[in-house]
Amino acid sequence: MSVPADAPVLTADAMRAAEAACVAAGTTLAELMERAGAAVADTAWRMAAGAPILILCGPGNNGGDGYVAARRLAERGAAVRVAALTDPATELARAARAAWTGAVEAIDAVPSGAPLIVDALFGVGLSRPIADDLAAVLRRLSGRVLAVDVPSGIDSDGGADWMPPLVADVTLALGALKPAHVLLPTARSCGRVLLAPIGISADRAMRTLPRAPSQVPGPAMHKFSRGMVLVFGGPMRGAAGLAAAAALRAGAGYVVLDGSESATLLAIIAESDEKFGERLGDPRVGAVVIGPGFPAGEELLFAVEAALDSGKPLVLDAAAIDAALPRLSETPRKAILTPHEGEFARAFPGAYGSKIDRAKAAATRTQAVVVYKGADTIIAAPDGRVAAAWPGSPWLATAGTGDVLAGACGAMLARGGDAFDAAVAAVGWHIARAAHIGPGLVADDLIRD
Ligand SMILES: NC(=O)C1=CN([C@@H]2O[C@H](COP(=O)(O)OP(=O)(O)OC[C@H]3O[C@@H](n4cnc5c(N)ncnc54)[C@H](OP(=O)(O)O)[C@@H]3O)[C@@H](O)[C@H]2O)[C@@H](O)CC1
Ligand SMILES: Nc1ncnc2c1ncn2[C@@H]1O[C@H](COP(=O)(O)OP(=O)(O)O)[C@@H](O)[C@H]1O
Ligand SMILES: [K+]
Repeated sequence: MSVPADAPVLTADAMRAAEAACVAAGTTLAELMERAGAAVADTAWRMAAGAPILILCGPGNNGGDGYVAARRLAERGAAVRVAALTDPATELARAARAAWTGAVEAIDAVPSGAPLIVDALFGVGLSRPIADDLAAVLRRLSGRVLAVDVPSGIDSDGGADWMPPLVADVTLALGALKPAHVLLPTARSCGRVLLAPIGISADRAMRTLPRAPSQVPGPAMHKFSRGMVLVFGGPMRGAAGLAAAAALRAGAGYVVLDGSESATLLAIIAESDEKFGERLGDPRVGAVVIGPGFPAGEELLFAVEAALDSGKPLVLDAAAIDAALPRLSETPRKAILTPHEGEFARAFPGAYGSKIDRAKAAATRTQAVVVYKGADTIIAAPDGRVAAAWPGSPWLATAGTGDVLAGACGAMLARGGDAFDAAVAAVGWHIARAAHIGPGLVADDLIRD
């Protein structure tokens, strides 16, 4: 499973707006469908490698893309069969079907599938789960599957968790990716997601994670200009130690960990708790990390209050998120919150919609960047920017990796740039490091050489 890096992600409404803008600029809808169908034909041609192709067409424009692809594949000499659910319901799809000169079979009459099945039944226009009898017919088909735009049967906005009867090996997203390609549970049914741009100019406020750039320090850099991070740990020392070491590994030049024991690297400056207040006033400190290994209680509340009062850029994890919530939006500040599913539900009860909608609402409410963790991590900024990190690295599903991410966020934030860009860079660093280590990863490996 994979998605293209740094690719736009659009909801169905945003897709329609982009399509309308494209039409207003002079491209016809028929031309857009022709480009979409041509891209589907190219991908199907490569996947089939000469084997027969069965194209399943639905009533809307997703089906229209299927008819265009059928015509283009037949022109190239491919062995193509077309099966339709019903007659086309849109003018564009009717025209596309009229231009297909071959036979059109009924879907329930197609016996058992084909080496390559092109699923052009429903795209972003699906308004309800598909009927059980159609789902049963589709589940009986066998063959590799190329889904056009989205696997048919899923809510492309990712709000509903309807699962598609045909799981795709490859999904060719048209114009932009859709939320369902990057959110669980639907992302697991999309296989490898490819993007066919088709000439639509997509708003890039929501996008997949960019490739993590390598950050080579310039000659003028020194330990403080690379970023100084203060990690405030509670009673569970290992977690704060992981965060502090991760901050160094992620590029911070100087890391101070309060408490003298359990510094995981000799390069970490371990200091006594009493110096914490003094350190908060140190102008060189570019970010403060609180939460790893720090359960809720008086001590945490005190530390969070002091950190908020300092006006420093903050990374808040776990119980520190709840402790800071009442005051977060009170004054403008740079802050990154890193809740996992349980912490998010506790901090933002009643949030609704897709994981993207919920992350955006939390970012607006707190005026902070929210890194809503999981295999389908979403990063949302208060100004509406969103980055989707699917599929990440499954080896991160182990204790302590969240502490490492908090430390990495601290390092990126301490450089002084934008908090959203810092969070995106930290998540990218975390995943790239995990992917490099792979099977058997434990959190400690992420902070080792
Ligand atoms: N945007 C772009 O720039 C471009 C978009 N393009 C393509 O257009 C696609 C979107 O097309 P679309 O809007 O026509 O909707 P689509 O997904 O084909 O389905 C709607 C039809 O299905 C029906 N229907 C719905 N739910 C149903 C159900 N459960 N069970 C049964 N029927 C159901 C619904 O009817 P109704 O809800 O009225 O019953 C309607 O007839 C998009 O994904 C991409 O492939 C490209 O061609 C070029 C550029
Ligand atoms: N199945 C998974 N696939 C990819 N990443 C995952 C998966 N499960 C967890 N992660 C990532 O691993 C980290 C776990 O963080 P968290 O749950 O806070 O762990 P801890 O509190 O033990 O440090 C997060 O960055 C999360 O996005
Ligand atoms: K489809």
